[in-house]
Amino acid sequence: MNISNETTDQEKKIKITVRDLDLFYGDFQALHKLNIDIADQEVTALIGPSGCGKSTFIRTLNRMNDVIDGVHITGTISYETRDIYKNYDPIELRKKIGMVFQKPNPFPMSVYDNVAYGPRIHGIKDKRTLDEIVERSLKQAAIWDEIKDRLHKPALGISGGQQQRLCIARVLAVEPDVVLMDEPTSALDPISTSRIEDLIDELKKSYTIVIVTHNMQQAGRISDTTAFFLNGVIEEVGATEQIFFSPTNPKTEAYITGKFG
Ligand SMILES: Nc1ncnc2c1ncn2[C@@H]1O[C@H](COP(=O)(O)OP(=O)(O)OP(=O)(O)O)[C@@H](O)[C@H]1O
Repeated sequence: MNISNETTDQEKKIKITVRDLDLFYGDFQALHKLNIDIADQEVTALIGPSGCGKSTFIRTLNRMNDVIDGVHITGTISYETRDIYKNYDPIELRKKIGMVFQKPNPFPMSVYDNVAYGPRIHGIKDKRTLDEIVERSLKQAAIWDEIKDRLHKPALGISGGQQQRLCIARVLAVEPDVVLMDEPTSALDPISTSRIEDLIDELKKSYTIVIVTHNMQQAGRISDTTAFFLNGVIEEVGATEQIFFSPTNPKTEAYITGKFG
């Protein structure tokens, strides 16, 4: 659990502001009037039982739901004061707000080409620049030492835990500001999980991180702020320590103490 003595809530720099967010899949309303401030250089964990809207919500933060037919959103999400649904090109937004998924999903190409993919799309062609980006990103994702002699081997040939760190490197290669992670360790063994948790702790020095996790111990270990979701509603959001040890909402307490979920 990360307890910062250095800043109070009032002093936190807010990176993303969500106000009265509703999301509908066709006629079905999956998110109800969500309000949350996501602080810079913190880890915000989204917890709650299956089907409560965590993945739907995290996908709204970089407009990943745009590609799903019939999705309709009202309310606002502002990233550094710009409304991301009115005032942002989705491609530009996803460069700033990257996403790591539950299952590692490297492209069927070499380790090097996976990391260079995004920078190349954004127009970087110079080999030396790409080499530098690949090395820096793999170092930041704490996988360089393991993989530096296999850069030109297929990414699908490395272990699942390495693939997930490679996917994190692929996101970091385009120099995002915010990293969204949707259950990034749920397909991994405990050692790989622990490496990713250490990595998240390191990354939050430079990035804002939002993570969906089913694992409450994980939320407790790595996050600064926790939001508890239930039936598409944020029932409670606050400092992780407060949510886990002195929740104000009886529903949060029931969930945290394992009475349902
Ligand atoms: N593409 C979709 N079309 C219609 N309904 C959807 C779609 N995706 C999710 N839902 C519904 O929206 C609600 C929230 O789902 P979501 O996947 O966001 O929950 P979750 O908290 O992430 O669940 P889990 O922890 O099981 O991944 C559920 O009722 C789900 O069935």
